[in-house]
Amino acid sequence: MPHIHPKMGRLGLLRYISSFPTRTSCLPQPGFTGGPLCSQPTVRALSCQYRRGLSTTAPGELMKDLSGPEQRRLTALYDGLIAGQRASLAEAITLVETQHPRKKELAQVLLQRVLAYRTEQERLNGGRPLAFRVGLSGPPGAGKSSFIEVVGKMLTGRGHKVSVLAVDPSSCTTGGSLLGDKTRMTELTRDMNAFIRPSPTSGTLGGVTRTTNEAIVLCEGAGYDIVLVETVGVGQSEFAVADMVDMFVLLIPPAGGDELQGIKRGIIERADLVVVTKSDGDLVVPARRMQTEYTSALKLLRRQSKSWNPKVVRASSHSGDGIPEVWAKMESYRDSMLASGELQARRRAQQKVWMWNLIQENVLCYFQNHPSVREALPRLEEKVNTGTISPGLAADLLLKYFSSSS
Ligand SMILES: Nc1nc2c(ncn2[C@@H]2O[C@H](COP(=O)(O)OP(=O)(O)OP(=O)(O)O)[C@@H](O)[C@H]2O)c(=O)[nH]1
Repeated sequence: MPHIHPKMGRLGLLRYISSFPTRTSCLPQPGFTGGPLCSQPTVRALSCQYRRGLSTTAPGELMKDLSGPEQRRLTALYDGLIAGQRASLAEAITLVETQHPRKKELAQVLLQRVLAYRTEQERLNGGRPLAFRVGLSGPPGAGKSSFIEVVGKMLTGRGHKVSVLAVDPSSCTTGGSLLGDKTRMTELTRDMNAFIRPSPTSGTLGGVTRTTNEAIVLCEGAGYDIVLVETVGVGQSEFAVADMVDMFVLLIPPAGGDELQGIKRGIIERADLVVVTKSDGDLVVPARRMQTEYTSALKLLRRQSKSWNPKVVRASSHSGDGIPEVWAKMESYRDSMLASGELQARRRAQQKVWMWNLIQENVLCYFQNHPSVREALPRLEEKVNTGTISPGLAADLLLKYFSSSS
């Protein structure tokens, strides 16, 4: 799906909106007032803050719009989160995942405070990010959870705090789960220096990626210096995850054939590191072959970074072979990218993508819920269905109704 270009004019934006398919999650909900993410007071406070040129370290402005109990609740949540309490972090993530309009606003105020805190911490850290965000993807059964469990345990053993967030595309459409149930990573779940959060079980992929982006901020605020974002190699979720992390790692099992099984070419291009999993016992030979194949495949791809060449490594979560070496490669990636400034630049670019994705989602909802659009939509959809008018004309008409009465 194309992205909105920041320089696109209003008409261009409206035309662009019309290219979207209708999403059921955006259909008018009872009591919907057309409001976007934040209520007017919150938006006002945020835009006031912006106009006055205040830095985000002054989120007190936003708190003033809240009732006394809301302020107390948010303060307790913020204090608990900053103190690294897992229960507060879990509650804060639940808050950002909510569909409840008022709670959504509270979540934005909390996020603003946590962002301000994190920005200050980063300033004290010489402008270097406090946490390392790693995305991990691979086909079902590639060995992702076994790998995360082993790497996670190794890292907590070295004094790191590790959080694991999941983006599960299947949970968006079916409520089911490709990433398996909560029994995955049993040891890491019990580790006090680890925090594991399964994917929300409802919402669109856009919604899930938004909340995952926000959950990353919350995890970092709670002192987790390594954030692992896991997804399964299905649909667009891998690309979404690649857009929210510092490093993107592809896990592939040693396949029997010569084909690069079930792996999208586009996603190989995004990989900073490919790990051939299960490299033990009888699987060592096919794992070596996969390593050679992928190394050749990567050589043909355009380089994404000036300071890093994607690598292919082998590891076994069962025997532990190669696990410390994989982590060493990840650290060396982070160090090179930090030293060249590319990591920071990537984060800045991601912030923009995130913002435009949010705008995309909210503008589309706003459009679809606009009274004139709602009134005309069934009739025009029917005419498009029967071929009476072209989709282009229907879109133009809807945009005209929208713009003439908004
Ligand atoms: N031989 C071997 N088997 C492994 C290794 N890692 C995982 N497996 C096996 O591969 C299967 C899938 O492992 P998981 O870690 O659940 O894989 P996953 O990618 O998280 O799977 P999904 O949750 O389905 O996405 C299990 O039967 C594991 O025991 C390994 O290092 N060596």
